[in-house]
Amino acid sequence: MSRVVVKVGSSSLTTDDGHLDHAAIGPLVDALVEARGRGDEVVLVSSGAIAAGLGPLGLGARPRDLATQQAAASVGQGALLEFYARSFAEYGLRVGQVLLTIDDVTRRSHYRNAHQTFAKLLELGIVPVVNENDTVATSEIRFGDNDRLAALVAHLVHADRLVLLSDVDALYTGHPSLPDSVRIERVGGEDDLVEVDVTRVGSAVGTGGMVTKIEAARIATAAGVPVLLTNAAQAHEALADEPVGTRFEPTGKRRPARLLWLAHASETKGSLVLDDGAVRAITQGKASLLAAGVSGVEGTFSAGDPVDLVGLGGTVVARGLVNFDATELPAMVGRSSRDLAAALGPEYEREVVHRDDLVVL
Ligand SMILES: Nc1ncnc2c1ncn2[C@@H]1O[C@H](COP(=O)(O)OP(=O)(O)O)[C@@H](O)[C@H]1O
Ligand SMILES: N[C@@H](CCC(=O)OP(=O)(O)O)C(=O)O
Repeated sequence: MSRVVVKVGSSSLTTDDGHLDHAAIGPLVDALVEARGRGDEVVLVSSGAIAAGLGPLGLGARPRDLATQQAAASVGQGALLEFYARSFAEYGLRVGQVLLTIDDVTRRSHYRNAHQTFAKLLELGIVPVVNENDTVATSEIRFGDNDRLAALVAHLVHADRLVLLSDVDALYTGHPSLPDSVRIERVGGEDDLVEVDVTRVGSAVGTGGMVTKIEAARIATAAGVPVLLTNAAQAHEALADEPVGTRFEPTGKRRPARLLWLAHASETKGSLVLDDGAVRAITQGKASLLAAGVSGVEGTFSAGDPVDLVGLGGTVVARGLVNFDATELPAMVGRSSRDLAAALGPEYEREVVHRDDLVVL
């Protein structure tokens, strides 16, 4: 038995006129049901909420403004879930909707909660259907693409593998429409990606093209999870582990999901400038960051937010989840923990960034 996270993109689920493509989703559901029949546990990360909301709202193309995207997602997500629920019910299976925001994998308490939710759903034999919580997520906190969300979910649920289903059958050396692009069967590490061009845009309804799939594959493989990329039409073969698509081999070992996110987070909320001793302590000594080693604070952030840890020369050396608000830190910088506890109270004795909430880059 293995646990597999399957991510399917908007382009594989919706028609050009902004409705659900029932003919395409049926075979996907069949493949997932077959996998369940073999004893596998499956988690489905499904895009398509925004794309599926376009038709019902009378919108021709994907809207540019966030509010309309959120409205489309609100309408489309309902339709998507209804269709999945009905399709799986034909096989006697139930689905459970899980809508996530970035906080759910970065904040420790949320992460634990999300982990427990997935564990219980799987224990109960339910098929979790996951998407970003598009209707409430604002532009700063959006995952922005479901490929990376799927990689983080794969880690969160301790998946044995991640399958990315798109509208293209594999990764190619260049855009698949170009005549000299060659299909790639296996990616063993970064070296195999040096010559690969993924800069050309993808489908009209998808968001990230191949760039975000490569990034997702990096996140998952760095956490020890192998990734298979192929098209949704080959879902059956992909789930049966037949040799289709592109296989990305694991390159690293597991680490906590919030650290994975931090390492690959695109948006930090500010930065802390560290003196040379603090840089050494963090990069070589595996220490926590104390106020004594901080010499400057930039940005507007709250306790729990991701921040860059920057050396005096301006190089970002690490990222961490900060334990204090930006407004609290200026009074603390350069002071010893004991001094801070005596002057400001025992709660100020804490590390500014705990070692467990920090990744060296
Ligand atoms: N090197 C490449 N290999 C394969 N596909 C590529 C490459 N570069 C760009 N693409 C494009 O990426 C698209 C898939 O991304 P996207 O449209 O976002 O799909 P999804 O909706 O499944 O997330 C493909 O249809 C293809 O046009
Ligand atoms: N959460 C969004 C999808 C975002 C996304 O990554 O889309 P895609 O590139 O098609 O996988 C939605 O459901 O419309």
